[in-house]
Amino acid sequence: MAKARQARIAAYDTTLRDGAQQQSVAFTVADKLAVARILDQLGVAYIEAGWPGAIPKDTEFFSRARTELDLGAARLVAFGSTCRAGVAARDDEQVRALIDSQAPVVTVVAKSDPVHVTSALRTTPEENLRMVRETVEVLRAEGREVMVDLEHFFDGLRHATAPGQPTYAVARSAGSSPAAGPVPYPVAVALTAALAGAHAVVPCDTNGGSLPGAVARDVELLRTSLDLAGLTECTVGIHTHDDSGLAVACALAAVEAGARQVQGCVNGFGERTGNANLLTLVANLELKTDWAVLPGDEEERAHRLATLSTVSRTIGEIANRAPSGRLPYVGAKAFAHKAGLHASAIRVNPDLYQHIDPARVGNTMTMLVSEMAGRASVELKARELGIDTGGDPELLGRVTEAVKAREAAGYAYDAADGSFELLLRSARQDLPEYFRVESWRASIQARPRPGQTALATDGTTITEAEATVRLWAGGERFATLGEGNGPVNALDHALCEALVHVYPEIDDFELTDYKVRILDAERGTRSIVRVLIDITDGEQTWSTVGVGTDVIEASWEALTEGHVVGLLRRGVEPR
Ligand SMILES: CC(=O)SCCNC(=O)CCNC(=O)[C@H](O)C(C)(C)COP(=O)(O)OP(=O)(O)OC[C@H]1O[C@@H](n2cnc3c(N)ncnc32)[C@H](O)[C@@H]1OP(=O)(O)O
Ligand SMILES: CC(=O)C(=O)O
Repeated sequence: MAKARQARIAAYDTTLRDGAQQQSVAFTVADKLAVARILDQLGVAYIEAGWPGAIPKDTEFFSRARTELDLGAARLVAFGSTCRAGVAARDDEQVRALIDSQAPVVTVVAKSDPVHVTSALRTTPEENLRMVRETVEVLRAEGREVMVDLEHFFDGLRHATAPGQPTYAVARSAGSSPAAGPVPYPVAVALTAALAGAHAVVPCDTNGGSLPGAVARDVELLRTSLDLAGLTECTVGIHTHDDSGLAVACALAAVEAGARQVQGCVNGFGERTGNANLLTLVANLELKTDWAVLPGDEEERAHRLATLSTVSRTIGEIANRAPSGRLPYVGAKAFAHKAGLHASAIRVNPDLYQHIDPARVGNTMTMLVSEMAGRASVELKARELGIDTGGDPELLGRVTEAVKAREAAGYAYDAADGSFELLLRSARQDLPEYFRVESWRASIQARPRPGQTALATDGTTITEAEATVRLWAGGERFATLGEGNGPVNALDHALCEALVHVYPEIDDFELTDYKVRILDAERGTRSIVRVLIDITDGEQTWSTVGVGTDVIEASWEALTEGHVVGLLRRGVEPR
C-alpha cells in the first residue's frame, strides 16, 4: 500500500532568473516562454522568470506572458530587490517595475548579513529593516503574494552571533512597540518581512559555502523564531548554491529542519557553480521521502515524474547547454553500467546495482562494453541492441575476449556502441556486407592565395583536400572523387557519393561529432590515434571508433563502420 504523504513541498524554479546568471546561458524572450510552459507541465509551484525593470528582456517577458502564457498550476514570479536606501518604497523605480510586471507573485532579495548592509549597501541595519518592511507592505497592498530572499542568511548568522554583536527587537510598523525578538540580525530581517505580510522568507546560501548540518540548525532557528512571534503562516523556503558541491544536500537538510519551499534550477544551472538542481530535489523528495512536490494524486505525480529526463534534455537544448550525462537521475549516464561484476548481478536483478528504477524518472539503463566487461555485460548489451545471443557462453566469451584485446590496442567500445554491434554481429557471422572497399586515397594541398607566389604564414593560405574511393556495392564498381575542407571531409564525400546510388538512405546520415585522441603522445607524430564519430539520421544517433597510426586511416575505419551501422539501424537489406 502507498505510504501516506505528508503535506506538499513547493518546488520553486529559478532557471529563468538565477539559472540565467550562469556564464553563456542567455535566454531569449521566446526561450523563456517555452521554458515556463515546460516547467508548468512538469508541475512546479513557482516559476521565477526574471527581473523586470532591471533587464529589458525580462520586462518584455512579463508583458508578453500576460497574453502568451496560459499557465496551469504554476504561479509566475517577478524577482527584484527591496527599495534603495533613503528611498521610500512607493517612490522606488525598481519596486514600481515589479508592480507593473503584473506578476501575481513577487520575490524581493533583501540583505540579511549585517556586514553586507554596512559595507555593500553602505547603510544602517535599521534602514535596511525599513527598506524590507516598506517594500513588502507596498507589494502586499498591491495584492501580490510576496516572498523575501534573505541574501547571505547563513554567513550573516555567523557574523551576527559573534561576541559583542547586537541583537534586534522587531516592530510591526515604524514606531510601534516590538512584536518579536531580540534576535540576531538575519532573523530580524526575516521577522520584519513576515510581520509586514510576507508569505515566505527564504534563507539563501548565496556564496554556497555552508554545510548541511549548519543549514539545518539555522533553518530550525528561523522556523522557531517565526513560530514564537506567532508567524506560523509564513513559509520558510531554501535557496542554495553548489560552490561546495552540497547545494542539494543543504536544501534537503533545510527541509528536514522545517523548510517547505525548495528553490533551484533545472540541470543545476546558476551563478558560478550553479544552484541546487531542482530536478534532483524533486526526484529525491518524491521518491525517497514522504513529501509530495508535484501536484495530483500518486498516479498523476508518478506520471509527471516520469517526464523529468525529457524536461532536463529539452530545457538543456533551449539553453543550448547539453546536460551533463552524469546528472543524477536524468543524465544519459545516470544508469549506465560499465563494470563486468555489476553487469553479472544486474542480469539477475537490475535493482542490485541501481538506487531506483530509471523508468520512474523517464530514464533508461544502459550497458557499457569495454575492457572491464564480462560475459554478462556482453549479453546485456546485445539484448539492449536487440540481438539475441541465447546466452551462448562460447560466443559471449569470444566477444568479451575480442573486446578486451581490441581495447588494449586502443579501441574504446563504451563510447562506440555502433562498432561494438559490428564486432558482435561479425562474431555471430550475421554482419551483412553492404559494400566492399577496393581502395581509397586522400590528399591535401596548400597553395598561395591568388596574386601571391608563396604560402602565407598568417593562416590565409588556401588548403584543398581531395579523396578518391573505389568500392563495390549492389553488384557495381564505383570510383568516386570527393572534395572537402580536409581529407576526412573529402573521404566522407567520396564514400557517400559512391554509396548513395545503391543506398539512398545514407542521404539522411549526418556526422555530428568527430573526436581525435592521441593514445601514446610520447611517440609524437608516430603516435597511435583513436577517432570517435557520432552520426545521426535525425532520429537515432550512433557512435563508431577507428584506431590507427594515421589519423586519416583511423577516421576512415570509423566512417565506414558508421555507415554500416546506419544501414543496419535503418533495417536496410544489402543490395
Ligand atoms: C544574490 C543574487 O543573485 S541577487 C540577483 C542579482 N541579479 C542581478 O544583479 C541581475 C540584474 N542586475 C542589474 O540589472 C543591475 O545590477 C541593477 C539594475 C540591479 C543595478 O544596477 P545599477 O542601478 O547600475 O546599480 P549599481 O551596479 O551601481 O549598484 C547596485 C545598487 O543596488 C543596491 N543594492 C544592492 N542590493 C540591494 C538590495 N538587496 N536592496 C536594495 N538595494 C540594493 C546597491 O547598494 C547599489 O546602490 P547605489 O546605486 O545606491 O550604490
Ligand atoms: C537571491 C539569490 O539568488 C541568492 O542569494 O543566492
